[in-house]
Amino acid sequence: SAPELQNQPRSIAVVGGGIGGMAAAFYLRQEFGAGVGIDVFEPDAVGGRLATVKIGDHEYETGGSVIHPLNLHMKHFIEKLGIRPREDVHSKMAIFDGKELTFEESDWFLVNFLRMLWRYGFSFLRMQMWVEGILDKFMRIYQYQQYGYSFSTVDRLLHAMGGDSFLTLVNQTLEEVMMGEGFSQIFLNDIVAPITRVKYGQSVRINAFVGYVSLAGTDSGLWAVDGGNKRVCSGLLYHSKSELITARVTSISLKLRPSKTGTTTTFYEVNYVGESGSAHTLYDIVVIATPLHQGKSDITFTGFSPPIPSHYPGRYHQTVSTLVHGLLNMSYLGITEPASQFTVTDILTTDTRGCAINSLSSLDPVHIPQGYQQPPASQAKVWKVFSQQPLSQEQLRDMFLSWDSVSETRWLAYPSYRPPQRKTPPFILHNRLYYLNALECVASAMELSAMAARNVALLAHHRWHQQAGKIDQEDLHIRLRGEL
Ligand SMILES: Cc1cc2nc3c(=O)[nH]c(=O)nc-3n(C[C@H](O)[C@H](O)[C@H](O)COP(=O)(O)OP(=O)(O)OC[C@H]3O[C@@H](n4cnc5c(N)ncnc54)[C@H](O)[C@@H]3O)c2cc1C
Ligand SMILES: CC(C)=CCC/C(C)=C/CC/C(C)=C/CSC[C@H](N)C(=O)O
Repeated sequence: SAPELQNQPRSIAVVGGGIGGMAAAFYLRQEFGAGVGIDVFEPDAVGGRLATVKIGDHEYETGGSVIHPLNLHMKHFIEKLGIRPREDVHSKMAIFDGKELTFEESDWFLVNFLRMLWRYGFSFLRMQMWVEGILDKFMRIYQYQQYGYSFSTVDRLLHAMGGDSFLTLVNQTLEEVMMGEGFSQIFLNDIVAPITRVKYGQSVRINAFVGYVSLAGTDSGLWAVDGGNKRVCSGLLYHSKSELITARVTSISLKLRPSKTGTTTTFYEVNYVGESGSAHTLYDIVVIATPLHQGKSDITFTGFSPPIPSHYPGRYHQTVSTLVHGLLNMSYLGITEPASQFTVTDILTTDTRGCAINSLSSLDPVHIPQGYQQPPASQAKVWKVFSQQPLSQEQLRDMFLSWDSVSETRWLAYPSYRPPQRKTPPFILHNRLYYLNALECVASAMELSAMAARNVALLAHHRWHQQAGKIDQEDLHIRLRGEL
């Protein structure tokens, strides 16, 4: 029989074992039940861009590190998996212009408030209110997904959350939108640019939607997973009872097979290469959970009409994450006070020519041991430097008086966000072939991968069972008002 007429699909492939792929496995299991076989293909470490490195006796995050308190999917995962959030550690921010610190947060709320008021008027408060307003609309997606609604395109999903205003955010720069809201160029240069630089390694000319995500990423209450964020990925793999296939998918072909009833059935043949050579398997449904972009993955699609490209337009931005266990050179930051009194943990940078780094942060381990105390800057400790290019020995010598270990990870980290957004890639590549990372074209964050995973699992379910009423419904926020 045609697969659509069967009660359930027999087998599903998920390509990619990052948070998106593992969340997809979790939600696909939730939608399709225990009977379906789910295989997850991942050639490298489970976790993808969530990864840790070991320095001394401890592990440290080198990729995705912080989670927003209102990222409800990530919160739900750790509750379901019985994992705790990492213990909270003190953080304090400063801004560096390549020569000196132009702003240093105080331990006193009132002092920070008055300093900001003095320099920028009420811009700071207005920015927080602007971010909150967007967050209110962003949160609508949780209600839609709880009621089982899904969206066939990124534009429809964004529109359902925030109407035309969300589509405008994607197609204009953060600079344009904030200037339009009355924020000054000085405020953008001094405060907003350091935030977009630490979050996405890019300027205020990123799209305003990912700009908003950057600003939300400075809210209070950010958290991380005890033992490392990648634990969520291995936990979801286990919880979803999926099979991990340690292999790289090379191509996906459309196959037609005659069925007993005389009709033909379509399958997806997933071709892959693992340690024991190459092989292929047929699946009813396939979810691609890796960016289809140059340098990220190289999957060929054959037999599809219209053809599916291996790579969508647009490039990924390089962010190099360098973890140094060493002694900070205070004079690099233009600081004359004794290192023992320097308690800043996160140094953001302005968009100044000659400033080679995006940020410099004192890093705490993924698990905070009992009695742990952040070492002062006068002691050797772990620092994380984000830069677009790898750091030279000379740059390291400028920043550190001495070091005993350096660990460098070169990430093709997130898209280069340059609005206006070209047509966003589709969630639906073919009948039962889905593309989760389509959403990353507007913003990249763990929660967005999880959200896309749930959307794709719901889409796959509704399309299999021909439940069109749960796809692309308009005005959901009005129709569901008062439902929760
Ligand atoms: C330095 C850095 C800092 C960040 N900080 C934060 C943060 O603080 N908070 C936040 O929310 N987000 C952060 N992010 C973004 C966040 O990490 C990503 O949005 C998220 O992890 C993406 O998950 P994913 O599963 O969609 O993709 P990935 O994690 O990239 O997973 C895709 C997986 O697919 C695999 N793959 C590729 N090709 C194939 C193939 N052909 N066959 C099979 N498998 C394949 C890859 O090996 C990879 O494991 C950061 C990212 C970086 C790089
Ligand atoms: C999706 C929503 C509403 C919020 C996500 C907010 C968030 C946590 C954004 C961070 C995204 C990101 C790519 C951060 C990279 S740098 C993180 C850095 N290590 C830091 O600690 O600031």
